[in-house]
Amino acid sequence: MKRLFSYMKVHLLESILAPLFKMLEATFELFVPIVVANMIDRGVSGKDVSYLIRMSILLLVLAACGLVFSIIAQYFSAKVATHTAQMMRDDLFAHIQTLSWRQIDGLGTSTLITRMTSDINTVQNGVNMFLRLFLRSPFVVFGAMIMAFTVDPHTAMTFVVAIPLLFVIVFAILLITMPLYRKVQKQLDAIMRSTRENLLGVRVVRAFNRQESEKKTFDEEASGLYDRQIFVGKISALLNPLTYVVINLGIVAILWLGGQQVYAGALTQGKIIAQVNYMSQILVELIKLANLIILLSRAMASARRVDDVFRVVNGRKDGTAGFPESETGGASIDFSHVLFHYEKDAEPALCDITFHADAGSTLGIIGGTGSGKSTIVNLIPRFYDADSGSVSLNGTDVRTIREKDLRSHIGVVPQKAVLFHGTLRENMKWGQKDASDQEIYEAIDIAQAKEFVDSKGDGLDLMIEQEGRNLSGGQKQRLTIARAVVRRPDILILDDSASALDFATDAALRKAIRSQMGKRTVILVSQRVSTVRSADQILVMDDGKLVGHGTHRELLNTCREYQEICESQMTAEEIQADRKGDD
Ligand SMILES: Nc1ncnc2c1ncn2[C@@H]1O[C@H](COP(=O)(O)OP(=O)(O)OP(=O)(O)O)[C@@H](O)[C@H]1O
Repeated sequence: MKRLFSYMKVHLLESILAPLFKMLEATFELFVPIVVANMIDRGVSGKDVSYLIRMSILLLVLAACGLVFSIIAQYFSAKVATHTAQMMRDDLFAHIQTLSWRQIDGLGTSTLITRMTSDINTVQNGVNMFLRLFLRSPFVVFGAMIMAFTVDPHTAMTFVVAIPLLFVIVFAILLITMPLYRKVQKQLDAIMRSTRENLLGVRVVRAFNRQESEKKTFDEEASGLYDRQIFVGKISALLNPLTYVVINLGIVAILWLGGQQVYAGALTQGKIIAQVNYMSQILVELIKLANLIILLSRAMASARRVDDVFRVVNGRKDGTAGFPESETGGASIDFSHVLFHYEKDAEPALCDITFHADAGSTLGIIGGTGSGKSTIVNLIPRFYDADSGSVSLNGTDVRTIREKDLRSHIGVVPQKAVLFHGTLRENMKWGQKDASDQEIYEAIDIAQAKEFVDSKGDGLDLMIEQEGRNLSGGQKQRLTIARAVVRRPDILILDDSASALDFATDAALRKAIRSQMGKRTVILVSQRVSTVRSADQILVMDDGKLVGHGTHRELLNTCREYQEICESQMTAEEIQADRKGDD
């Protein structure tokens, strides 16, 4: 909440003026029943037409003033609310960028999107309505009661009984419905999560003919939400009949008490009408107040959800050293007894990993699915930190190197090819901000993407749609490789990023990297023997453990797991030939 108020403080003046103008509007409303009473008592009873006309004009003036003040108040409150939401969204976005991969894994992408969008919208609505109503509604309720006393203290006693009774009804219903509304909000979250998952995976859903079962699951979730909303709606709906009963009983009491006084000549008919009008104003405001409280409770829950993300702080210290560049180019990599868990109580994803790769060498990493290959490479640019042991580049622990420097010397091509909406040139410049067109073309050439880029005819102005929808899987992969190559990094990591390429293109890519990129350390993560076989050193991973390392030939003769992988992908003759070394 503190954070919310600190945003609102930026518009302190507007935050004060909005409720004050709303109160001014209410003040004008409070005079209306008195004017109407006078119109009845003097204008109608005395048949004074000119008085009636003057009072009608006065009513119009009161309405116009009320309208002007209301518009001003709404302008201020909308300004504070929208700017508060904008600042909160900007800060939250910036904050999420600072979180570690582990923290983002823990929070989950769906919930971060919900918090950035629907939760902040709810906060915006809450701030808007709070500024407009938090002073106005109580002011009208108590103002109407005071005005009723000035009109006639005797009949006004009805208000003393009715108002507390109305408050009890409104707050009892709120007390019951507020926790239910919170549950509704949570259920809405779940529906949003499954909607997002389904829409993103719509092709997979169809490919596996899961439409019917997905529809059924969605139906169940949606009807659960429907039932809960209907239930809470029914309880909320009790608010109107109950408050109307109290108000109508109050009006009956006013008419009964007032009627006797009218007979006795102590009260006028106009004054009775004024009391009835005040009672109606109170009713309307109490209902507005109840709705405001519901909205505020939702807004507060949303603000807390946003705050929960702000409270996740990346305590990881950034290093202070620059990148330890080697004179020869590339960087040596050392893992020393590295242990790593994704979650505290889970099995380690990496267990006592120790190896050395020379600067400028090619390192292959092979192993079954889930064996820890990607995890190893993710520790090099510090996407994750080792729980124990160390990762060093050119002899310097990565934790001591400034993250920005570290990452600007490493080119990562992730397993999943991700491109962004924009031109090809813009996407390539993610690798190197100031890359020239020629440098970009060279990278595209190394990544074996030149042919298809040329065939599209737009050169570097080729428009790439959101997530690269207008490209094939293989084309996207080649462009993500080109994006990493543009940077001319010291370490180039290809994490299974040639999986959608045919064998010939995969081989041409590796050859081009070797011949055109100078001395760099290249890491090739793959499940294909053909991709890693010519590497200077191959690491064989099995269930988080390093079960073998050496060249293709050494491993064929020494590592059982590597032999099994080779046997599943090569003929016995090929294996035999490779063992002997006649490539
Ligand atoms: N973000 C994550 N949170 C929790 N566990 C994870 C996460 N990423 C990977 N794991 C687990 O860590 C282990 C190693 O995963 P990793 O991605 O390194 O395997 P891999 O060898 O690269 O597999 P593949 O070839 O299928 O990509 C697996 O058991 C996996 O389930």
